[in-house]
Amino acid sequence: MTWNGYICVKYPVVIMSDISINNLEIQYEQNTVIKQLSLHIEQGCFFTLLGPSGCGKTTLLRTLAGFIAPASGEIRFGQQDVTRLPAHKRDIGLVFQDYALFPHHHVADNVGYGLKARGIARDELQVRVDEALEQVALSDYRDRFPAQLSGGQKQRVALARALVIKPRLLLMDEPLSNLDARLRLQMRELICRLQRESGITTVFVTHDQEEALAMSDQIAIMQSGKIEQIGTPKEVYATPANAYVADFIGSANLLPSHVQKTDAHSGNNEASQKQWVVRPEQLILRRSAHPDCQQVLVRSAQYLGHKTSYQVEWAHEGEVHQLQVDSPYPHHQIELNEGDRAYLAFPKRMHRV
Ligand SMILES: Nc1ncnc2c1ncn2[C@@H]1O[C@H](COP(=O)(O)OP(=O)(O)OP(=O)(O)O)[C@@H](O)[C@H]1O
Repeated sequence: MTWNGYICVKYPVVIMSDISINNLEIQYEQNTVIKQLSLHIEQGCFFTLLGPSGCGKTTLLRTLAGFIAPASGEIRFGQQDVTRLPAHKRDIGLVFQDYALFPHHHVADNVGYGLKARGIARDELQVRVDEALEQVALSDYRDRFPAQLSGGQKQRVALARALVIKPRLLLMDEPLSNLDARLRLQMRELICRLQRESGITTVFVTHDQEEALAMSDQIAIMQSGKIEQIGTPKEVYATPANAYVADFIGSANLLPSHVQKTDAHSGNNEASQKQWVVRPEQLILRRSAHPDCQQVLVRSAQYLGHKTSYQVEWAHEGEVHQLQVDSPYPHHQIELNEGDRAYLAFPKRMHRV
């Protein structure tokens, strides 16, 4: 193989893309499931679509892939309008929840499939498949059939198959859902590392908020075919745009903003219909009374190892509020029990939605 050829194999030209979606509307027969959706995904971004079952994540992903034609609107990869471009011309890598490997092909053939379809010469194909298998630590499994692999190994093959073609866009639909908890963590790290190293713009679908927070550069939180907020993991967690986002990302206590005590703590006395968002870990429980604390009744205590999660009841100005309070290890050693009186400290600053 020539020096030029080698360089070509090792560093094939990858056309990177940002993605623009403008006023996209997607229907199944008469039913509109994506409504006037617009968003922009920066080149190289790990972008996650997060939302409950049925909100339209997969529909949007499949439309980006070219499997569903939108009723109206526009999709651009970089400068190129791909709205009506067939799937096989979009230059995308796909990873699905159920792996979608060819059962009668060896691992190496599965990984090399996309390269073969693109007419890549045998020598180059071999080198790139070897490289991809090495990246996912499956070099020793190249001659096995998918049925001879574990779930995690199958998903690594699927990942290698998607990345080996150096796509300009990587689309992943709940790729970790079939894996057990420990394997999920390992795969999260692998996917994030390979995505960072390759710099391929990635759209990742999940309904798992922890996965979204851990892996993403940007998260779009969806509800009923619409986007409620787009932001970094910190932005959507610390400053949710509305009560839906606050409740969907992590756990949230939502208090009506007329609660004066919390107003005083936030230094904001403005009256409105809005709500305070207080995360369970922002609240502190004490055994003894303190001027800045509110007396509460412990309704339940769940020991979870790394924290204890309490449900407490706060009676305030004729209203009773139920709050979740998480005390991280080792604070849970205060060991409050159901029926105990305790004293609750609110954070100095609270976010309002
Ligand atoms: N082929 C189809 N024909 C008709 N309706 C469909 C079809 N596929 C999905 N839908 C509907 O479109 C809506 C969005 O579905 P979609 O699969 O995109 O949601 P999702 O957010 O990916 O859900 P999940 O997390 O359960 O996969 C749902 O109401 C669903 O019932």
